[in-house]
Amino acid sequence: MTMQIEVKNLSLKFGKHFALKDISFQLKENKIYGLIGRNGAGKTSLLSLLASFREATDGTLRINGEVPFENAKIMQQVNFVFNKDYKDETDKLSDLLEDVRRYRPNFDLEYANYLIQKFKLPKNKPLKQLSKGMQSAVSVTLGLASRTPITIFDEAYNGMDAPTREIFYKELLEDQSEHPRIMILSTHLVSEMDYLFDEVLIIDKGQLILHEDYETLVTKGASITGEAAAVDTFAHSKKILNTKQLGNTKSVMIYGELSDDDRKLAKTKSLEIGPISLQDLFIHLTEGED
Ligand SMILES: Nc1ncnc2c1ncn2[C@@H]1O[C@H](COP(=O)(O)OP(=O)(O)OP(=O)(O)O)[C@@H](O)[C@H]1O
Repeated sequence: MTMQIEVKNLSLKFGKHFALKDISFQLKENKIYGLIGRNGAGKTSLLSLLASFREATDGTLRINGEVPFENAKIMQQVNFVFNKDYKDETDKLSDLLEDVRRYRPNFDLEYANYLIQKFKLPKNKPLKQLSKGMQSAVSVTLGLASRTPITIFDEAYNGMDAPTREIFYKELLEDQSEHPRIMILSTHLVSEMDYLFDEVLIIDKGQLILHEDYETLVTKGASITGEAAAVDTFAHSKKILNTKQLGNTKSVMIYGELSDDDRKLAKTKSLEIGPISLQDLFIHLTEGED
């Protein structure tokens, strides 16, 4: 089943402060969506609206055409996975598996057990005795094995060490190819996770500043390096994200389509055009003064 998320002019206020302002986008395909933004940008606020943990102050949110808030049918199709703290939880993972099995209709116990083995998780220890990284692995195991049509991971992998995160990324990609769904991953680990994303949404100070296919996005960014005056001439009508200069050599990061004429001009002026990463784009698109 492919779910559809439609967000129109969505705002969320805490008192007088806009955590989200006038956000609009649509997610209509079973893809992996990366949601990135700086601290306090509004990622968790947005995801908690999608998961019906909160109600928007303004605007509309529809999932398969329906308002999800307090809508049991829709809420069952959405799984919000976060870095849950099990510090008071005396139940064991084996108990939790039974609970989740009851309320997640697509839950695959065999697959959950496979992940438990991969993450080397103890099933018969009280959850509160598990390390932070192991607790994160419990959350993502349940998130993946629930196979919910809309699965949201809000920094759920934060406590995991690098090798454990690698296992998660690999299993996520494999499971997504076999059981495609809408996956939304919010993260600060941009350079580590960018290869997972089909589409990227960047929010900055509560506003959606970019929603783009990942491949398109990284091909729109480029670094231009060469003799300073030639670089200036080339870049003067472009959106410049960052500038570096050493002696008479200058390098600028730009964002926007490069035409054939641009490429010809770069060649005649001996300018080097290089790629830039999503992390670079993210840093420079969101670095304006606060
Ligand atoms: N319960 C709350 N009450 C008041 N303000 C809140 C509340 N939750 C979030 N905010 C504010 O809303 C804004 C967005 O917060 P949010 O948690 O959505 O950001 P985030 O992008 O998830 O940040 P981080 O990357 O640091 O987790 C921030 O200014 C934050 O202080």
